[in-house]
Amino acid sequence: MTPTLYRAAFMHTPFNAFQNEGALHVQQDGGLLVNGGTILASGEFSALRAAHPTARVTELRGGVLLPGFIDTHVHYPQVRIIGGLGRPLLDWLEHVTLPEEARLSDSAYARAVAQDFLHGLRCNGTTTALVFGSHFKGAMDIFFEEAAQTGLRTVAGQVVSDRLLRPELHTTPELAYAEGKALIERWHGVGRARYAVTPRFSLSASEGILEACAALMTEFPDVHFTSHINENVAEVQTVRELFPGHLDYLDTYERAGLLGRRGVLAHSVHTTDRELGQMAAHRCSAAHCPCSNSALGSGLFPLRRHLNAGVHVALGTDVGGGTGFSMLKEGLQAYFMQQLQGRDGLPLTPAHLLYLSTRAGAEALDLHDQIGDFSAGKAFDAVWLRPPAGSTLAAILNHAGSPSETLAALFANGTQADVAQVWVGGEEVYARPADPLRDESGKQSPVLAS
Ligand SMILES: Nc1nc2[nH]cnc2c(=O)[nH]1
Ligand SMILES: [Zn+2]
Repeated sequence: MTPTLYRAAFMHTPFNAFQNEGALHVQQDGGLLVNGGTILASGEFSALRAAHPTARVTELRGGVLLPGFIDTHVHYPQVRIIGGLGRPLLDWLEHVTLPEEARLSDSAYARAVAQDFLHGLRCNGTTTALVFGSHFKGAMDIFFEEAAQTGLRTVAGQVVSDRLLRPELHTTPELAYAEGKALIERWHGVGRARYAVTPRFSLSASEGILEACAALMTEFPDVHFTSHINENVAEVQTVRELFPGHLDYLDTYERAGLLGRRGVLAHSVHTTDRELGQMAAHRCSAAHCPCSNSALGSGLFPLRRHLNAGVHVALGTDVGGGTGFSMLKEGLQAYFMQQLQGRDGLPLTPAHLLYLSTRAGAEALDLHDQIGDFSAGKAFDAVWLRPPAGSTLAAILNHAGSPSETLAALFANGTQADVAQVWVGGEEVYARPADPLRDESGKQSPVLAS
């Protein structure tokens, strides 16, 4: 196969930006030589062109090419309820979220929601996501089928709970184990899909169901684990009352044997020092969801405390508690929330924001040998940000004084409208329609049609 040489201004963070001052790598006139979906060489365009004169050149000049975004916490059944503002977590779950999640028992509805959800990811440049699934096994089979159609990388699992939600969302430890096993055997490692064992949160889980989750992880040791932790003070207090013999929230997962290198705990806003020490000891990650934490009034994420304790942190949109799929917006909100914490906050640079929204996610998912940056050997998962002519962002980028300023402007101003093209494993998974009032299939915007 003839390799393709992509010519673009590109930026990536092949190293941890919290540990390495030189983590941001920039090529103003860069080249990425790609064959069979894998980056063979990464560097200056002119040098790569000279070394590979027969490669087919794809011109991506104008705009900036970044590694595909990696969202480490996002809920598939919640795409249609984004924007339910004005309620704290438990109230929002009861009145907004769980009624919608119950609708996914209908297969046709679940398929339509899966399509909306996956479209939301790819048109925002997200190429890999750790997806909180549905409570219904049928809706998960549908999700994995639809994800395979789009070509996105997904790590996803059926959500399990057996108390305090609503009866139609409850399962039993036996059924949770049986359905989880069937889903893992059918989907884990098939194409770009992977499985994550997913108890919703300890508030809605008996010890029996956490044990069923642990049994799956013992039987299938390379699957992932994800759940929520320490998001909201009322939630934390309820978990304390439901698990009186446990030390704290983390202990409910820890004692069940659920924590490890492939564990991702979402939110972690009200986490104690003991919990941070144990999260680091188990090498699990925190998914920071700043838009959701702001929208639900959950609190200010203690980033500095996590990093000082040695806990790895990545970024999640938490759709639909969060406000959308854009990892640019999520990065900006992460920056804001550190700014608001004064001396306790960690001032985030543009390099930090790029790292958090790409490579840090790959590390959280233990996939950093395959994705997360543009080093040779990685898959070509990429997002080409090219603001429309006449947009404010185009004006800013035309006058940016340095790559760091360009990156800051992308996070401060970039939206879905700036995403021109997206690839996963070298395959195009999204191209911006020429007419912004029509989607890729030519269908007109419903606001105009009605
Ligand atoms: N943000 C958020 N927190 C949760 N805790 C338990 N379920 C959820 C959910 O759907 N969203
Ligand atoms: Zn969540």
